[in-house]
Amino acid sequence: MLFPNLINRSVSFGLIIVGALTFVLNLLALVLPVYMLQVYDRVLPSSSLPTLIYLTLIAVMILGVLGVIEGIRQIAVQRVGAGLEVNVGQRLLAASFSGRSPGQDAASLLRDLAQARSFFSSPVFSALLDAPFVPLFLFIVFMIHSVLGSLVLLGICILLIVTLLNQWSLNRPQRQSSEAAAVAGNLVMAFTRSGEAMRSMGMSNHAISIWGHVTANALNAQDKATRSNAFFSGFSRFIRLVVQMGILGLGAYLVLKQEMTAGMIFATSLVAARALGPVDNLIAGWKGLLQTLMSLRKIDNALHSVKDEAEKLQLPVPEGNVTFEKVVYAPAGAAEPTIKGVSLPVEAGEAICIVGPSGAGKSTFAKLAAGALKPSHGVIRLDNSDFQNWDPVDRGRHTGYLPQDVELLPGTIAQNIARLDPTATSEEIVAAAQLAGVMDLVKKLPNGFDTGVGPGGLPLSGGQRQRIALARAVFRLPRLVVLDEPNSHLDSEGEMALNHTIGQLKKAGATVIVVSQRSGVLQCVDRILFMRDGQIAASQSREEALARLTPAQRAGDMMPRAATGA
Ligand SMILES: Nc1ncnc2c1ncn2[C@@H]1O[C@H](COP(=O)(O)OP(=O)(O)OP(=O)(O)O)[C@@H](O)[C@H]1O
Repeated sequence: MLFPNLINRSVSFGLIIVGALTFVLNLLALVLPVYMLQVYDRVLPSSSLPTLIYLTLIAVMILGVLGVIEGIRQIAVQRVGAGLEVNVGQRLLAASFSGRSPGQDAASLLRDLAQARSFFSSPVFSALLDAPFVPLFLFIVFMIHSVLGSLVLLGICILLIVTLLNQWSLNRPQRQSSEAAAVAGNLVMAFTRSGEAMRSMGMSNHAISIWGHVTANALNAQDKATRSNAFFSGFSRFIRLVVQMGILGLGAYLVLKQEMTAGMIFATSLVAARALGPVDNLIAGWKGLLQTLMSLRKIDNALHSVKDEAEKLQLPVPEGNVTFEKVVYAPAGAAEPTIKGVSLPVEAGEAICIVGPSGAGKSTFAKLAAGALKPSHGVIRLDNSDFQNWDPVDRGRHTGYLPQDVELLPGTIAQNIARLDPTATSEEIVAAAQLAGVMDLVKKLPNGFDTGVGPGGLPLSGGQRQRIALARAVFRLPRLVVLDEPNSHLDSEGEMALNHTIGQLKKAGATVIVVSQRSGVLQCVDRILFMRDGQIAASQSREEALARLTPAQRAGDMMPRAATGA
């Protein structure tokens, strides 16, 4: 099936209704040619006024029904589009959060979805719906006269060749334009994030000119596509009009030869218009159609990944043993892996600290341990089950993760600590805040737990955000807690609170994996692993590592010597 991950049961049902209405509409559209035939070939020769009145009344009634059905079809199409946008939009967000649609950020996929939905109400979509009825109208023209049928068939063949040429000429500029537009979108996001740094260092003009250059490239390619589409669309309209005129001329000739009646000329002209119209409209909207198909393909691929995840079993609450087995991770498009065959058991209730130089792969290791990234090769197990066999929501309940760059979500402090779960109780939220040692911090905020944070909320300092995110990581006491540089923004009070939290987590039997360069955290872990170039280069007990620290290292950042034994 085309786009199997997009079309769910309710969309299929909606499309079937739309298809059925289109069928009825196309049949009712025959009323005009039949009316013409009757008026010219029956009413005029017989000069019967009552027949004309009856025929007109019946035709008007049928046209009224046609108008109503057309309206119902439009509403049905809108509903299918809206249903698709909401349903697929939610699944797209799920795909994006699952991290299984690399290179596709949710915002750009949602933009694609909105564009695809607007396509549903375009004339091109109506033309697509009408296209299957083209053979029916062609058959009717053939039934009226084979010469006229052949003319219409020739017209359709020429239009189809024009369609293929149009597609061929659009492919390249369309692809270039969408690639350049994606680059421009990413630039805007990156520049917006770095707005303060750019302002302070006077980089704005350069950034604006880079964006302008990329956007101009996108628009140039778009312009090329539009010009080519306009040319072929004009040519197809010309062919259509020539065929319609040809029908009138050829029809007149056939009437003179007494092979047809005058009514048949007009009836044929109307039926031929229904046969040629959809093809013509499709060519005019071909660019939009291709764009929509590209968007739908992207969305369908992104949804494919969530489908896999939806069928996972719920597993019992884990003890918290984490095992890396020959884990390799290569970011999409990277020349070499950032994690190169790491094998490591971490027992339930154990706390380990990962240290190593910048770029060694520590954060990547932490993301893999937290289930935020999926290994390219090898297996990571929680107890005995491969991470991939866990239902992601279920595994998330047993996992706490504090990322290196903390962003709080739009909402209150309480909502952030409770991981946006509306069923979280105040007791659970307060317990997490106490465990993370942030009660005092929260009390000092203008509205305590109800203070709005995240984009548009109260701007918190880096250290405050990090501590609130620690409370979120330990919410409901997960079995596995992964902390990536949790003390990078903390003062000594914050560091003491962090060490207390790690101690409490260990006491509760949780497994703790900490990435840190600061020696303060060593006091409360069992093992220190030194990571270099994507591999575990050395492992030491806490006592060994502490014994090797110089007084200066004890006071601040650890040097590699502490852990490597160099
Ligand atoms: N998405 C990505 N695409 C390509 N390379 C990546 C990606 N993410 C990370 N890397 C590369 O992987 C390597 C390890 O990065 P990682 O962030 O894990 O290092 P780190 O040890 O945590 O460094 P730091 O201490 O500076 O945070 C780096 O060389 C980085 O450039």
